Amino acid sequence: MAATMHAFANGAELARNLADKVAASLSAAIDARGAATFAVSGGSTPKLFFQELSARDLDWTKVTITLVDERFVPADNPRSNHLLVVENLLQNKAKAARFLPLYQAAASVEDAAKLATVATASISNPFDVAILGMGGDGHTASFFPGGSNLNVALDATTPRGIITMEADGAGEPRLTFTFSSLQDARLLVLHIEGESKNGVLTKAEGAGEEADMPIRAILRRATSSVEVYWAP
Ligand SMILES: O=C1O[C@H](COP(=O)(O)O)[C@@H](O)[C@H](O)[C@H]1O
Repeated sequence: MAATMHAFANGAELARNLADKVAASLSAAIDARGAATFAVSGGSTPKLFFQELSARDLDWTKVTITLVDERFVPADNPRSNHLLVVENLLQNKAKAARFLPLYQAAASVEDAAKLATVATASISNPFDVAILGMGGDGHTASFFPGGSNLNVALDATTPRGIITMEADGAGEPRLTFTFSSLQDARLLVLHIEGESKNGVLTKAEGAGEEADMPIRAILRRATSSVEVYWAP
């Protein structure tokens, strides 16, 4: 489905508008089904949006939050997406939400992926809201160019759940929801900031292999429309 661009003057304006949209979608899910599920990205981009959303008035006790991807590092590691969520989203009113981490203290990242798949099985079919980010290399979630499990991750027939990923650009081994888990979120957002990320998006929207810029899988094959939130 085609992507729709929502452009804002700056990051603060984007954070306010995206928080409005997500809060309304989570509230609508609670009204319709009694609960809401919400998958968020890590990295540097979502911080202000998380802070803004955490103060929104909705029944957070009925919201389950998880991550679209995570590094295989414990929750207190400064590089963990878990820590970013705890410090910025699970604050204020959103403290009442339930958080399901992807990291598991298992002997291997493969064991952690199996445990995380079981732990999140009931919430991703589909997610009410999924917020994706994008790296300068065109990765999204932990779908990295050259990733060890990239073909499996992007294959639409791979079941919903979490798999492992290792790649040169990824640092630690990763845990990531598969394409099939994310592509049909009722609200599917790509949140990017900066002129250079806009340039990466333009390139990704052009011709080329998905494996070179894995965000293309979402842009080309997601069954939900992709709402792009961007600010310079
Ligand atoms: O590795 C990651 O990076 C992407 C993008 O992060 P950013 O710092 O450029 O905003 C993020 O979406 C993903 O969740 C994270 O694990």
